[in-house]
Amino acid sequence: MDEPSVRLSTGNIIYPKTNLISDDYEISNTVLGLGINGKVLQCHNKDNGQVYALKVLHDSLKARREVALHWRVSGFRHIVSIIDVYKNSYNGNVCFLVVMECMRGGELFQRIQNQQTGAFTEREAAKIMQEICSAVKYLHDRNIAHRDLKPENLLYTLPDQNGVLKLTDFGFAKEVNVHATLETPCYTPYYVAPEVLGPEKYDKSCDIWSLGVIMYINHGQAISPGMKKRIRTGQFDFPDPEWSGVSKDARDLIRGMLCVNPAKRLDIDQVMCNQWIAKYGEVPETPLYTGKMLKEGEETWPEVQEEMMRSLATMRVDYDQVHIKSLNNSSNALLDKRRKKNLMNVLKK
Ligand SMILES: Nc1ncnc2c1ncn2[C@@H]1O[C@H](COP(=O)(O)OP(=O)(O)OP(=O)(O)O)[C@@H](O)[C@H]1O
Repeated sequence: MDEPSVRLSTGNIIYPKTNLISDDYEISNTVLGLGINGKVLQCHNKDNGQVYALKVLHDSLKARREVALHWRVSGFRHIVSIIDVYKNSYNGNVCFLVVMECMRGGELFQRIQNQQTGAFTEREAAKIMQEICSAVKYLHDRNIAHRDLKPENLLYTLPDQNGVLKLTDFGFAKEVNVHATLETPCYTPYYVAPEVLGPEKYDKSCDIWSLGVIMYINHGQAISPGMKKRIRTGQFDFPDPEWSGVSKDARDLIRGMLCVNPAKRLDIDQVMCNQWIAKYGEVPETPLYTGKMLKEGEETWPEVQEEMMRSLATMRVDYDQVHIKSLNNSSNALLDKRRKKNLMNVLKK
């Protein structure tokens, strides 16, 4: 074990292993997935022969944050588990090698598209949403916003009915409690504008928007050409025939999650209390158009993914700017001092 090299502001410390990963794992050429940060490869544990997934990250503040936050939440049922973290150098370049459980069941929508037995129903959609929402609640309760919640980051452990849906990719996750002191009533001058919620709420509201889009797609809304525009403009409607049989509860929930104003958007506790989520087992078994829509929209699916990625990136920037603006607007000496201290903490992260 090394000196702690990954530290969270809350005091969590991660001790990556520093021996060579190849001492313990056989790394194969099988690529499980491609992302912006590189490949996710398959690997085998040399002791027990088990298959795992390996993500390689070049050392940076961002990479450290990703590893530390993912590690902290990795025990939860609906979050991909980290098994081991190594810190190895290759030609002088320090890398973090993150060994995760291997998600053999593939991505959420791929699975719905491939579903052979009967149509995908509203009750199944509700169960899936409950699982994803429980992962988000777990994060938000720990003051972590994921900020990159999209269908490609929702994977199943196994391809069969025993597969468990889990959230992964903490590349944009952010610990938001460092700003908490700014939000207490004594410092309300920071947040005089009613629409300014506090940065941590903005960051979390970005995840709720994602949940809304995923739920909307989950219900079989035709992907193209309208979906891209809807994502861009926030104008989600519920046209026939896809929505004619869908319950009002589902539609109301989607409206609450996709509310354009983040201050009015539902928070995760309100979502979890919603009867459609809390009592997902009682949701009507109305057949949905999802499988058909995903098959027909296969060619345009990459465009929808890209649009969602772009919107999330815009939201992350917007919310950071709201934070900076709200800080700049205040002119109290005591607040100035606190502001500097808090910004230092942010920069340290
Ligand atoms: N534990 C895993 N088991 C199997 N496949 C995985 C696993 N983790 C990731 N993948 C695959 O690799 C892809 C990329 O992984 P990940 O999203 O973590 O990387 P990234 O570089 O951060 O990607 P992004 O471009 O989405 O930011 C995933 O979409 C998925 O298909």
